[in-house]
Amino acid sequence: MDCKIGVISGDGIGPEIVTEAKKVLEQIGNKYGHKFQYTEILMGGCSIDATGVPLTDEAIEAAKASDAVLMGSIGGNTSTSPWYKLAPELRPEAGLLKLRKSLNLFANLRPAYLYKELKAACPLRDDIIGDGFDMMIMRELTGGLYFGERRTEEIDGVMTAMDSLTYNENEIRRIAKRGFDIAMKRRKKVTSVDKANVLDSSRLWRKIVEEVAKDYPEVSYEHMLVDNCAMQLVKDPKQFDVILTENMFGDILSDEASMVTGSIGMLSSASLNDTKFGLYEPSGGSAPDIAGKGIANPIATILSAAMMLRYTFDLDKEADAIEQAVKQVLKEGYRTIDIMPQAGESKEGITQVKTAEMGDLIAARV
Ligand SMILES: NC(=O)c1ccc[n+]([C@@H]2O[C@H](COP(=O)([O-])OP(=O)(O)OC[C@H]3O[C@@H](n4cnc5c(N)ncnc54)[C@H](O)[C@@H]3O)[C@@H](O)[C@H]2O)c1
Ligand SMILES: CC(C)[C@H](C(=O)O)[C@@H](O)C(=O)O
Ligand SMILES: [Mg+2]
Repeated sequence: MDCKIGVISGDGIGPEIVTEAKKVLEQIGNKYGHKFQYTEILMGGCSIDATGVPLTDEAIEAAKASDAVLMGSIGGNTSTSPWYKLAPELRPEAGLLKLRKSLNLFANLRPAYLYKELKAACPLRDDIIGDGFDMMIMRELTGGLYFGERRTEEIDGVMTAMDSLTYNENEIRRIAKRGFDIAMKRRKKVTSVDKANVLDSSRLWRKIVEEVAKDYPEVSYEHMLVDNCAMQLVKDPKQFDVILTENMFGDILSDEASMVTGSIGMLSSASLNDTKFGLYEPSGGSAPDIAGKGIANPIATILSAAMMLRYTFDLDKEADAIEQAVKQVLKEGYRTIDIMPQAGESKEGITQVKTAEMGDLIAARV
């Protein structure tokens, strides 16, 4: 198969982790007879430096002309980077939000899965971990606070900032349907997360989710308030199958869920619309604190490439091969620094490796 892939390497660790995902894809191409053609697309801080804006119209067109986009991460240190002295619409993150919106990528899938080999990297107690857990965070990605009206102004001599959170019923219905569809292929449970005890948008969310649920009698569903969900993710993550939630809550809960899988460096993601197109990226950021050191974990990006093969190209066998290779490497005891056993856990049979080595090891096992 010929696969046209746009590649956004981005900033910080972005280029380091994307290199490893391409290494693995290269092996898949050789082994299974596929041709991956890459078009580099500038986005984020590197685009600001080169063009003055975080995402040009040409970059959007290049993404649209691709079958899928594989991305690393964008952004810098939000306290010290000069990019954050720019107006909000010129900052690196504005590029990512514009891309998500332009391509209508409303459904963000973030699978949080604890590999049994990584139990020692999970900060939770053994009795909480049990046989591990496997959840899918289904995050709405093109609405809510991220895309609402916003302004900062002086009112009666007082600086005042406003961000607004809006959802309409159609936006809620389409993500809810995706959530229930995914649940049908999994353990048939949806936890819809909102703040309906306070927010109007959450009350509408709850009403629409209940309407959608009627079409999925086999799926059991519950509503959970977001503050409780944040707590339950640490208390008993096994209870979750699909977590269905709005944009901002999903951003926060997915980082939390990633840590119980050992590290944010393990959490892959797919951002999808109504077509086969997808944007595939790790859920974590550009990690300015470790960028350039060659120690970032490339697994989330490699697993995002596997999601790309599965969802955009229907190459299930090849996606399985990548996932199995990741499992195998972990079984053999190889770890980047972020997934090393927690203090007090045994390091017997464990070898710490750098980013490129981890990519080589996985590529050699697909
Ligand atoms: N999709 C994206 O491109 C994306 C996502 C999140 C944050 N960001 C941006 O990244 C920048 C830094 O944000 P932040 O520091 O809050 O979050 P971050 O996710 O970049 O880093 C948080 C912590 O996790 C670690 N980490 C992240 N990815 C890792 C990996 N693959 N391997 C090992 N450790 C990893 C970092 O070293 C850091 O200690 C900001 O500009 C932010 O806007 C971008
Ligand atoms: C970089 C930022 C805009 C982004 C988000 O908040 O969606 C990131 O944190 C993510 O989780 O993909
Ligand atoms: Mg985030």
